[in-house]
Amino acid sequence: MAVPNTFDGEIDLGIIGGTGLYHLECLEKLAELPPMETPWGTTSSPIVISKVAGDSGHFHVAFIARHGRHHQYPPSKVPFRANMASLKHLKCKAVLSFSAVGSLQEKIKPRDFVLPQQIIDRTKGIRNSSFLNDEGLVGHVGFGDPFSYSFAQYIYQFKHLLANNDAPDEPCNLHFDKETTVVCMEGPQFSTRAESKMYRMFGGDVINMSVIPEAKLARECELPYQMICMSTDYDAWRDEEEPVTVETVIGNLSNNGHNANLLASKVIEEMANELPEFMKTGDGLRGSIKMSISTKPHAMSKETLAKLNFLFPDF
Ligand SMILES: CSC[C@H]1O[C@H](OP(=O)(O)O)[C@H](O)[C@@H]1O
Ligand SMILES: Nc1ncnc2[nH]cnc12
Repeated sequence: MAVPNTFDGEIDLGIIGGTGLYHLECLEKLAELPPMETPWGTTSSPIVISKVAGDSGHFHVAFIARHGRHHQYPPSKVPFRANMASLKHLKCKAVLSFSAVGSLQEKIKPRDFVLPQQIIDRTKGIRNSSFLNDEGLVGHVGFGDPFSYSFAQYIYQFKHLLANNDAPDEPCNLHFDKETTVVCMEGPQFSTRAESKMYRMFGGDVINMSVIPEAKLARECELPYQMICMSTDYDAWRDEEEPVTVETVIGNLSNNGHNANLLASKVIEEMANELPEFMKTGDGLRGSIKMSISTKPHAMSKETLAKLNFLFPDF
């Protein structure tokens, strides 16, 4: 059905879908905004505004496909800044992100989900990973706890929903504790066996190619951010097994997509019933940007101020 290409209502939650998750079936489309042009480039996909199907409709979600609708953007070339800037510009109160990951731990089985709380950055410095790294605009945000613990707890209350698995005697689990760590590598090639073993020694639990810079940019936008990692494989550390291939990943995407829909629809329904505290208050991040920017406002160019105003209209 054709929908408008503009939307006047308030938007509550931003969702970024990853590999295999280009839309959420549990959502009813209200509008489709064309890819948004921002001071940091154009978003990777149109932005679909939706509500939960069958819901009364006052809670709105903006959905972006990280790699584009046709998976055109490799992990190193995703327009991460445009994607996050657009969600902030639309006044989302939090960002929920989905990612297909490899497991670095036996107990995290393919098709299990994980709510990481820590990140080890193994990207190679070739991604634009900041809004505050220009001559004329210098800022340093805290990143010690890169995810929103409140948001993760909120999602974790629905862990029982992940009952569905291709192997019925093995239910899917949702793993969550304060130490759970996602390693982010550059890619696009998968890791060698030696690297995979090293990441385990580092304390990594899962691995992907996209949480950096997404999490950093969310923090610079003062947005509570949580990634739901959906395990597809055991990476390359198990000597007796074949290292990960894209076929293995693809083999688990549909089951993971099903569970992502179950979880997302419940989270959104609950948020629509009552907005969680961390979305009302900003999870302790609101106003932090003013303290983080070192450059004196009177020394900022008009262009710099316009960029900042795109993200923070009250700056
Ligand atoms: C096709 S496997 C590697 C690919 O999958 C993950 O994508 P996303 O995080 O967008 O779900 C991983 O980060 C890699 O980009
Ligand atoms: N093993 C792996 N390494 C990096 N990214 C992944 N995404 C899914 N599986 C992955």
